[in-house]
This record gives sequence, structure tokens and C-alpha cells, in this order.
Amino acid sequence: MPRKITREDLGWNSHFEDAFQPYAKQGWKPARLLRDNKISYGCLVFDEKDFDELDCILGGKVYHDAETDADLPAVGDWVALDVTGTEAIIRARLPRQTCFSRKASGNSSEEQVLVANADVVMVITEPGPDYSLRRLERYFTLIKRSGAKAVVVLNKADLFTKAENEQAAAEIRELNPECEVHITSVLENKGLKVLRGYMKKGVTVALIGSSGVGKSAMVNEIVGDEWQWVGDVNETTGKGRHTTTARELILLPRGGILVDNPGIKEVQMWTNETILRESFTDIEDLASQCKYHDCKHGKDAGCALRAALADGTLDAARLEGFLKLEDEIAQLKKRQKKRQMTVERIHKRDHKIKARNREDRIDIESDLKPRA
Ligand SMILES: Nc1nc2c(ncn2[C@@H]2O[C@H](COP(=O)(O)OP(=O)(O)OP(=O)(O)O)[C@@H](O)[C@H]2O)c(=O)[nH]1
Ligand SMILES: [Zn+2]
Repeated sequence: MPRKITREDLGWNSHFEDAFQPYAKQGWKPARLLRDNKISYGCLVFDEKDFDELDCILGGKVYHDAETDADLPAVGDWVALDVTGTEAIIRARLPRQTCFSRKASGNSSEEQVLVANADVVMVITEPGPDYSLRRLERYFTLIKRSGAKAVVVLNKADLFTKAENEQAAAEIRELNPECEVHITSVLENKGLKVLRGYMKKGVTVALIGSSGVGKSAMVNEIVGDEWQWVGDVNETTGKGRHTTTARELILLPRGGILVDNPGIKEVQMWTNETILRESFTDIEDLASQCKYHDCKHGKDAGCALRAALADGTLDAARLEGFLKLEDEIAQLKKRQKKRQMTVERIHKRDHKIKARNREDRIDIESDLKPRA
């Protein structure tokens, strides 16, 4: 059932149309970025009659004009693409309607965009071990800042009593009254119809959630066997049919765009680390009163933590937890790294393309530089 994809199917609207006007005059074409290969991007590009899936690279001006990483194009962005021959170069990024991001680890002032122009961010969790109101609270902060609508799905309802499911839903609604909360069981095929309701033409839904909560099972159940990667649908050019690269943006044939971005998994990691640190801010405050700023809180003289322990204002178990904090965060990072390695194996094929594009990119950048 291949059919023609329009830019509206992919989320194009009057906001982008207006912003695109100056670029249309240059002969550039609108394109939406489907994935980030670090050096190149995969995109779907449109002209009046047709669409095509292409690999494209960043134009020098866009790169140099970006003040921070967050200004650079990201998955979900609409861009103005300059297509000449086999080359496709991003000449501009259209203003975003929403921007789901987190602060990059390490450099706390740098923001990392996980997905641009998502209309809905859907958090999948369960009333069991994955359930954490504190983590949800962090997610809500990020989603609110993004401008997208927050939806929480409590999956695996079959494993819990009705009361347990409803209590969890009520707690989440209390935490964020604007959030829509749904109880589902993929196993028993319950509650999924309402989720399908979010997948409408032109609507971009980003899925986030811990490993094992049932995201893949849910996507399969919601979209069935009908979905195809966008590139598979192009019968005119036949392009993209056999590409094996991972796509982060999935176009659903009955309407709607799903983003299942590996980068989105990092947000959970970051959130957990933040929560771990936040839960010890009182002790961190106390530690700042230690005589030596590099106090190991062991035998060092003038240790404020040991003093608090001695006078009973600090609990020994909490201090132990605090001292183990860095270990715990290192553990979290190790787990994340493992997952990343799996993802990287999948992306291995991309690397050849990346290397080629890096050379291309350097060529193009030197071409763009004003000659002395
Ligand atoms: N009991 C029960 N099990 C479920 C349900 N949904 C999913 N599962 C099971 O949970 C396990 C994990 O499901 P996945 O879909 O792989 O989870 P995921 O969130 O995609 O995990 P990652 O791919 O690691 O991010 C599988 O064994 C599923 O069969 C549910 O509603 N009830
Ligand atoms: Zn100390």
C-alpha cells in the first residue's frame, strides 16, 4: 500500500510554511530530519510533487551561526535543504514549535536537544518497580519546558490490582493535573485504543521510558504490522527500500509520527542521576561547611558531617548513602554504556557513511570559506 507522503503528513503546518518563505525564494526545499548520524543527518525532503529520503550535511553558516549545541539541527527539525546533484546541504533550521531537551552531562550549561517539534511526549512506566514519582516529576519539568503535551502510560496493568493501578494514576494526576494518564496492558490488549487516538495525521509523538516497561511491545500493538519506515514507502524512486540504518522517526500509515529515539533513553539516565544528587542536597550543604573543601569526611579535621553525626543531626545510614553516591552514579553510567554499545552495533553500518561525509564536509567547508 505505498502511497504519496505529503509534508503535512510529516507535521508541516502554517508556522513552518511562513518561516520557510525566504528560503523558498532561494530554491531550497523543506525537509524534516529523521535521524542524527552525528556528522550527517537522514531526512525526508519535499518538493511540490514528490518526496525523497536523503542523507544531508550541515552548511557551514548554520554550523558557525549556532551559539550552542542546542541551536544545531536535531531529529524532528524542519530545515531548508539545498539539493544540487548528489549533495544535500542544510542551509537553515526553521524555528521550533517545541523542543524536548536535557542538559548535557559534564557541561551543565550545554543543552542537548533530544527531539524537536514533538507535539506529545509519552512516558511509559508501570505501577511496579519502575514507578517513581520523583522521576516522573523530573520528566514533567523537561516536558513542560519543551512545550509538548505530557502523557503518562501505566502499562502492565494485568500484573497489579485495579486499586493499585488507579492509585498510581491518581498520584500522577495529583503531581501534574495537566497530564493525561492512561492505564494499559499490552499483554491483554487493554487501554490501547485511547493511545491510538494520539496518533493523528501530522502529530509527532515521542516515546520515553525505562527499558523493559513494554515500549516495543506497545508500538507493535498500536501500529501493528502496518507501519513502515518512511523511506520504505517511496515507490517512485525505490530509494530507501533496502537501507538498514536505524530510523528514529516513524511515519504511521494511518497518520501520526512516532519518535523512538535512542537519545531519549539518555534522558532517563540523566534524570536518575539528577534525582540521586538532589536527594542529598542537605548533606552537600553541610559538607560545604567542612574545614577543607576536599574533605573526605573520614579522619580530616573540622569535618562538618562527622560533627553532625556526633551530635545526632545526621543519620549514619544517610551519610553512608551520600558517600556511596558517586559509586552509584558510576554504576548507572556503566549500565547506560552497555545499552549504548548495543545501539552502536546496530549503527555500525552507518560509520562508513559518516567517514565519507566527514571528508565531504571538510571539502565543502573549505569551499565556503572566503578565499584570501
Ligand atoms: N505482564 C505484562 N508484560 C508486558 C506488558 N507489556 C510488555 N510486557 C513484557 O515486558 C517485557 C519488555 O517489553 P519490551 O516491549 O521489550 O520493553 P521496552 O520498553 O521496549 O524495553 P527496551 O527495548 O529495553 O527499551 C517483554 O517481555 C514484554 O512481553 C504488559 O502489559 N503486561
Ligand atoms: Zn567533611
